[in-house]
Amino acid sequence: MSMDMFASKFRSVKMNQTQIWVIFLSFLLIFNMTDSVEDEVKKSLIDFLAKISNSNSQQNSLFGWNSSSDPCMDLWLGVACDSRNISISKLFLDRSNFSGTFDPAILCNVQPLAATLTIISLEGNSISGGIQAEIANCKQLTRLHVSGNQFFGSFPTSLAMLSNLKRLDISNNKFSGKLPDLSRISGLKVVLAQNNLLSGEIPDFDFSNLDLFNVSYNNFSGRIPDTGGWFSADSFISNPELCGDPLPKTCPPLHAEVKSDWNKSDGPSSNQILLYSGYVGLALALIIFVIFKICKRNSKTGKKTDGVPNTLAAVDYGIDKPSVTSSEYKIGKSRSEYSMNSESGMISTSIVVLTSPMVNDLKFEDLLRAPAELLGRGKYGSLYKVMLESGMTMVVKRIKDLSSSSDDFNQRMEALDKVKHPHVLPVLGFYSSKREKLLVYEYQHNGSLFKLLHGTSKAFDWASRLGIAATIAEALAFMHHELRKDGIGHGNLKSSNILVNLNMEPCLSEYGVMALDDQESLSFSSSNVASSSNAFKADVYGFGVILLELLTGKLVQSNGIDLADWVNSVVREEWTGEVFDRSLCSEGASEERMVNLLQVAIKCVNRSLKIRPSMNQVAVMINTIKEEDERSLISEA
Ligand SMILES: Nc1ncnc2c1ncn2[C@@H]1O[C@H](COP(=O)(O)OP(=O)(O)OP(=O)(O)O)[C@@H](O)[C@H]1O
Repeated sequence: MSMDMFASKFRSVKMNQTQIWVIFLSFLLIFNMTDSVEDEVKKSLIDFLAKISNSNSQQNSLFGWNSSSDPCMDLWLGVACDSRNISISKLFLDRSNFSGTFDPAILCNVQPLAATLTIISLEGNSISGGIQAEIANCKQLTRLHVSGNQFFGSFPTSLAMLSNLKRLDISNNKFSGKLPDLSRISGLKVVLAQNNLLSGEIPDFDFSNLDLFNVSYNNFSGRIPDTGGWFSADSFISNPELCGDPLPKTCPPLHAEVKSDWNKSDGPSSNQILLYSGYVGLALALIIFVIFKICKRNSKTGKKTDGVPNTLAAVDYGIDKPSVTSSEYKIGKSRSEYSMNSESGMISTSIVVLTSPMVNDLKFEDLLRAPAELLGRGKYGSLYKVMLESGMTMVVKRIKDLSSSSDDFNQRMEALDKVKHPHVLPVLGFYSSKREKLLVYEYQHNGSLFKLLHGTSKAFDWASRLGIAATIAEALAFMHHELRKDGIGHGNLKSSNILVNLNMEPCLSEYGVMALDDQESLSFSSSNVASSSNAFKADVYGFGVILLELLTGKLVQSNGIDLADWVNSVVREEWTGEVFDRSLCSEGASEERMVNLLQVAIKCVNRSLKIRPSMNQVAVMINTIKEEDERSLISEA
């Protein structure tokens, strides 16, 4: 405010000169203070961006954060303000290729910012370093999301002072040390810490208060606190030293643990010696039994494995650990090359039924002789890319330990062979024995939907996502209709089973390979009775999770239950806009149609089978959204 403006405002008021000057100076002081507070906030945000971007000026300029503009009024990218556009409340800097470090002190030591900041989200970057104790000064934080970065080091115990925290997602980093005891934060709803190097005991959370909890793939040890049955083994697996319910590994009896603590200084008592020698005896007996079993098994497989050559049987045992979430995400780095040569020559061509004219002259021996590369090892088996002498590239899916009989499997393959759809990858041939099944597919060069969403930094725009959703919904609806009387659903629907062909069109792979009773799908259906309609409703659930992946850009764990629960809880809290992938929002995708698609997805992932729509209804709903989207594009043009 200039002196002239100020003077004119008070012209009509009768005041002496000194009074006017006193008031003017006070105003000036207040304005200056406000300005300096704003400047301080702006400066800290700009410094923060520079730090996480490693002072990458090109990257920084994209975000439009500069001292001459206003973070709220000038819409700094990634900054959300309160409803009056006065204070900064949220920072969303997900998936933006940041590779610097995170220094919470820059934000949280600036009081006016710390007092209003409720969300810091930095997911899916390559930010490294640790998280310092100053994070605790951001007392209003309700969400801290740093998953999918390169963070390391231990967590400050001061994290437990964030009493407003609702969601903590530190998954997929390299954090080590103990997880601070957050059990006294009463509003905490989500703790995701999987895929880190965390160790020590799991704090005693009140699990009934938590919506999501996952500490799998860490180095936690000791007994799992009582979860009250709220969380399954998936939340705890792959912590070698962890024991107790819900993991299958039982803990040593409690009294033994207590006794050993009591007697630590006195050395073992005679009772303990007796107890330990019992354990040792038991362990020895177990080891001898296991060695005996392995020898027996090897002597059998050494000659012939149900018609499958040694090499194929042998190589597979050497492949690294399977993934509970998506094998694609974890296995990508550990590909190995090997040959599937048949040494025994025992395989007869008659055991493989090759139905497609594409592979008319192909013998099973050709497949086995060809060099092969492991593409992945999923929940149900391994997948190999096979380069044939003819120049053709095939994919062989090897499924082990199927509970369905060969006859059932053959019948299923026959039924599937009769139904063709341009967006469903056909099985070109198969081999089936009691112990395992092999399926042959054409190799698809452009990867999977999973890769498009999570594996590349390339933009994957709204129109393409909506197009894929509509195409796959139609293909599934067609398959469900055609295979209704056979009751064959897809059975393992997920983004890694949607492949992209040479024309960049999506196609469903592995349709009908898993019978319903082989799936975990039933665990998220409301009934445990396998029926044909359950098979289709399980597919609708799987498709709903894919829609959520398309809309949020987030990774799926535990059959998608986590993603569905998360989306539902955000929508319940009326933060619907916040579920969407940030790249869709910045691209300017229509929020109305994203919300419409979200509503379809939420219907599909309903826990009750009865409420879930049919695939036909889903396809109609998505087509309507797609048509609206296309109409609006035309009218804008
Ligand atoms: N025909 C194909 N052509 C090219 N890539 C494929 C083909 N089929 C599958 N893939 C890709 O190979 C990888 C491994 O596939 P695989 O089926 O073993 O894994 P998965 O789908 O995660 O597990 P599962 O189907 O056993 O639950 C995935 O990235 C998948 O997208």
